[in-house]
Amino acid sequence: MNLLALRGIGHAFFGRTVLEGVDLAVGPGEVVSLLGPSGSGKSTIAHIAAGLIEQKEGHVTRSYARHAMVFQEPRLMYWATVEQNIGFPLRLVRAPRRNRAERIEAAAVRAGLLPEDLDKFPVELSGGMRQRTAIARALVNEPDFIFFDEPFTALDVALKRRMQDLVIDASSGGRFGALFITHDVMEAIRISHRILVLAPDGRGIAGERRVAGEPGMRSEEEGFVLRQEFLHRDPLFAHIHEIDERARP
Ligand SMILES: Nc1ncnc2c1ncn2[C@@H]1O[C@H](COP(=O)(O)OP(=O)(O)OP(=O)(O)O)[C@@H](O)[C@H]1O
Repeated sequence: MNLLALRGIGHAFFGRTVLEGVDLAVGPGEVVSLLGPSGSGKSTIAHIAAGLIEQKEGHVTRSYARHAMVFQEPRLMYWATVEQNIGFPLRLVRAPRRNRAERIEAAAVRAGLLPEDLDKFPVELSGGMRQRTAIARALVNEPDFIFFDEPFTALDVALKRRMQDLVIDASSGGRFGALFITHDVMEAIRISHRILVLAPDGRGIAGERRVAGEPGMRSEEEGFVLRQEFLHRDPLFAHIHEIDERARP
């Protein structure tokens, strides 16, 4: 059974159609990337799938127990410490107080934070540490599904790779299913089991490619070769341009 299934999703903003006939499914422990050019409707799909906005057409079936979201901006509470930010989902679900600190620390460690970072405020953190905090907050309640909406687009290349490795480690062993929105082909290849390519105008999923092997177990060379093949020889990727104009100075 799928953890998440979208059937015939259509949406419009102010009468302008942005999505039509979008079908996709994510199985347990599966990381699926959704690739598409800027403005093709990727974030709208993630928001509909997560229940943040209601679609105009189609059905969403969620069979997971708990989901979390990681956005491009970390969206931290600036008045609260790292510990309080990470622990926020536990407060929301009124998790038992006795082991909250332990769970927060475990999530922080999984996200590559140090125990001494827990008392800091977001203003004292680098961009990478803020995104680590957002990832720890997503992991703290042991979700079985995570939506990632271009979480690393704004980060520099080296940091982006470290963050991708974090997600690969955290998801290993099928700990959660995920829908990972990106416009970066290499990121999709590194992180996911399957890549869905959205049609340029959001009119459905143009096609999909399965990435052989497990994320984290593929060599750099395999990833590079696959990227070249996708971008230069595979017609499915003809409308994918990896440059995000928002990231340009
Ligand atoms: N709240 C909104 N109100 C009106 N139009 C919107 C709204 N959100 C998105 N849109 C429009 O819907 C279309 C799809 O936007 P969306 O953000 O889903 O695309 P995207 O593929 O995620 O783009 P990007 O990669 O640039 O984030 C765009 O034309 C956008 O301008």
